[in-house]
Amino acid sequence: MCDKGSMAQYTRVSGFVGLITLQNPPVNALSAAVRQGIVDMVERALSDPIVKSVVICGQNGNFCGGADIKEFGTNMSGPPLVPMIDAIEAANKPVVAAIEGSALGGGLELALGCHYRIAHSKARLGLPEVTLGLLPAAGGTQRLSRLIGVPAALNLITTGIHVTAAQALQLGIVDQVTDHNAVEVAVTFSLSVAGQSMDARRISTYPCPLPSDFDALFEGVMQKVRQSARGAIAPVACVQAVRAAATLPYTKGMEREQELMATLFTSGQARAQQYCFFAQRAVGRWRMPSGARWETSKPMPVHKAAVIGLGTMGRGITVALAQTGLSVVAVETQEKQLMEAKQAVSGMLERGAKRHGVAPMLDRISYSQNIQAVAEVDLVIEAVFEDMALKTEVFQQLSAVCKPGTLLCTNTSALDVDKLASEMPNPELVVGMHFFAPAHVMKLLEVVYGPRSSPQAVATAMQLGKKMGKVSVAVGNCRGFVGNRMLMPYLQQAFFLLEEGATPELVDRALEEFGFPMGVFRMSDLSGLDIGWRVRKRDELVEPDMASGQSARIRQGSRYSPLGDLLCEQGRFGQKTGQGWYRYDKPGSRVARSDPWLHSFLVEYRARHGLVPRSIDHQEVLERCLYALINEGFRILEDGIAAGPEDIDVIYVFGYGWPRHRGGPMFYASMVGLAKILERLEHYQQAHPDVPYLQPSSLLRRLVASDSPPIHRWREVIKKYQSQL
Ligand SMILES: CCCCCCCCCCCCCC(=O)CC(=O)SCCNC(=O)CCNC(=O)[C@H](O)C(C)(C)COP(=O)(O)OP(=O)(O)OC[C@H]1O[C@@H](n2cnc3c(N)ncnc32)[C@H](O)[C@@H]1OP(=O)(O)O
Ligand SMILES: NC(=O)C1=CN([C@@H]2O[C@H](COP(=O)(O)OP(=O)(O)OC[C@H]3O[C@@H](n4cnc5c(N)ncnc54)[C@H](O)[C@@H]3O)[C@@H](O)[C@H]2O)C=CC1
Repeated sequence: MCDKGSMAQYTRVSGFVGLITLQNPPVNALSAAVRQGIVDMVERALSDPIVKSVVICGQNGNFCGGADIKEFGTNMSGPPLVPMIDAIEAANKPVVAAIEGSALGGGLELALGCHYRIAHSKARLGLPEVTLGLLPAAGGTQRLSRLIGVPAALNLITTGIHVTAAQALQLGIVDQVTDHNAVEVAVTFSLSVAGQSMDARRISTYPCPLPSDFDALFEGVMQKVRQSARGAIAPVACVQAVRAAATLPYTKGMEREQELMATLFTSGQARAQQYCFFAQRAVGRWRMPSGARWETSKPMPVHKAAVIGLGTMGRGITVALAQTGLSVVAVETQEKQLMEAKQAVSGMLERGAKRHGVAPMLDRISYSQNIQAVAEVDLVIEAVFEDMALKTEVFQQLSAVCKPGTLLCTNTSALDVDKLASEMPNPELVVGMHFFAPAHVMKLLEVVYGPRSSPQAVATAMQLGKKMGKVSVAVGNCRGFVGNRMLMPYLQQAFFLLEEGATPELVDRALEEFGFPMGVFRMSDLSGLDIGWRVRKRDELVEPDMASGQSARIRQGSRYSPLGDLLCEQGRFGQKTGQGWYRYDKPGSRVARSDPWLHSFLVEYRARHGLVPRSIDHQEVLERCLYALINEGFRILEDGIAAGPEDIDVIYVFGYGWPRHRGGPMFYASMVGLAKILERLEHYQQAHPDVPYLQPSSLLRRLVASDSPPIHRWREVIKKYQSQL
């Protein structure tokens, strides 16, 4: 017996079991139609006298990915989740959830309403609502706390982590884990408990186990959560909801859960985080200005890869490749570096393997000092010093050594990928793979294509990035690509603010209160001030052109702050030297302390240049630094370097610590209002006419003139703008 009409299919199996299968590919999200289907089919199963038990499962080996996120922000119709799940829990016949694939969010809440949960060993479970700016408001906070206790529930709900079936069994979330067909196991099991009372299986009736140090626990967790949330409100609301589970009867706890959800549901933060969810997926559907795109570009198979240069980046890239399961040839010319790299890579692999309970992939890597060793690889990632002549030489050697068709990738952070390609016999095989430090940890990868890169090369790098667990974004070739290019005006404004009267502490505090994990000066100290110094030297910015008679703070016709250069001249390179914008107890230590020397230095510097310090507030710091960065983002869109605002936002959220609850710089701009951004840029540009980065971009003006369309419609305006150029 079978009903295939709705998005929840009903079948009678084994004679007496009503099997309800959610059908909403690809993840069986609980759309209005699915919820209606479940309500109807549960009612049908419970009222059928032949049916003794019920099993709920998902189509195509996937239980349920939760509420349909696309429905949020629309006029949500259809039966609500809470009464639907309550009705399942109240059923007088056993209802068993057969969990394959994922049971996430509303999917797990549905399972928690069932009397038993049987999971396949490969299943993953979790309540990731917090990552969408929400909380599990279909009883998740109330039932999970009762089922597994407050500390474990807090961990799952405030972080949104997914747990494996084995972990879920250990925590008590599922009753059984099987390597066999979970639906068949659940059907057999449901018959074995048919006819029994389900009273003891209704989680909402359980008392919430209270830890003895209840108040201290919540206080500690709340403090930790507030600190790591960096202004995000959902994690805090999650703690409050679990606290309600621990202190209130179920129905009152549910009311509190709903109340907290109501605040989150309509918040700008939830919109921002849900935008990030879809943006992260949208960047995988890349397209190049030539028209080449992801659907039509077939990646080349990559089984064996090489890394050239085993410094900071090369080591991390080697680890990330080995962890993906590839064979890696790691080449380093300096013997001492090679020895150190071997040790460092082994250490990283061993620590990673221990964390994940797997074997380290040490035997996947072979080391060499000779570039000839890469002859048989499918793809090479070069990570030698940031020097065009050296990179060109290495690429020429690679072209001579590698088998035909090998993809040649550079991890340069800012050099011209197309220029490098143009020196090669097969420029179509050259792309940038710009990893972020530490490369085995950071999620972002910029895949940089030039006009000569073949779509196949881009597809291969994008696919490899995905396999490595990276969020890969395809971007065009320009100075600094997307991320570092936008960083330049941000850094520049921060320097100017110091000249005008701010301190590193003030600027950093404003940015950290905004939600960055580190302000610009603490971040610079961490990365090393010498990196930017080297770039500025190469750009011939460091030496003032005295002969021109211009001020020492004007270089190449624009305002320039030599503050960073002056620090480097003193050997203050940041954490590594124990002094930078802050001081550190010793070289390499991480705690940044205010430095009286730096403050006196700023006072003297301003006096020397006739700069009268003024009081600068957080608002100005944010506007100057962030709007200048956003303005460059619009220029990047205008130039076609990024295909859309989502690409920029994903790069900033995953690579530069932009707070996810603010959605990325371009989303943030859309929330602030484009007219306001334009007005403030014009204001600052008038005050600082010698700063080209403050000149509002034409695209921004165009968007404002087009009544500031919502962000999902910017691409239309960009396309029109570009076609008129
Ligand atoms: C006025 C005030 C009113 C206040 C009261 C408000 C009451 C509201 C009641 C709502 C109560 C509900 C509470 C609740 O429990 C909420 C939720 O359940 S939120 C959803 C939680 N679930 C998730 O976060 C899971 C998200 N999905 C994933 O993590 C992954 O997709 C998954 C692991 C499931 C699969 O990964 P993978 O195989 O890698 O596939 P993709 O990620 O690429 O996804 C494929 C495709 O599917 C889309 N998609 C995935 N999940 C969902 C979803 N839940 N809803 C909609 N669409 C989803 C995804 O976007 C991909 O499609 P693209 O087109 O590529 O974007
Ligand atoms: N350090 C960072 O945070 C980031 C750096 N990058 C880029 O990655 C590249 C490497 O940077 P780092 O790892 O920081 O440099 P590094 O200075 O730590 O390491 C470079 C390594 O390359 C080796 N090397 C030099 N010439 C070689 C050759 N011909 N063959 C083999 N090995 C050779 C050196 O001995 C050294 O071990 C640069 O292009 C840099 O701009 C990109 C993203 C972030």
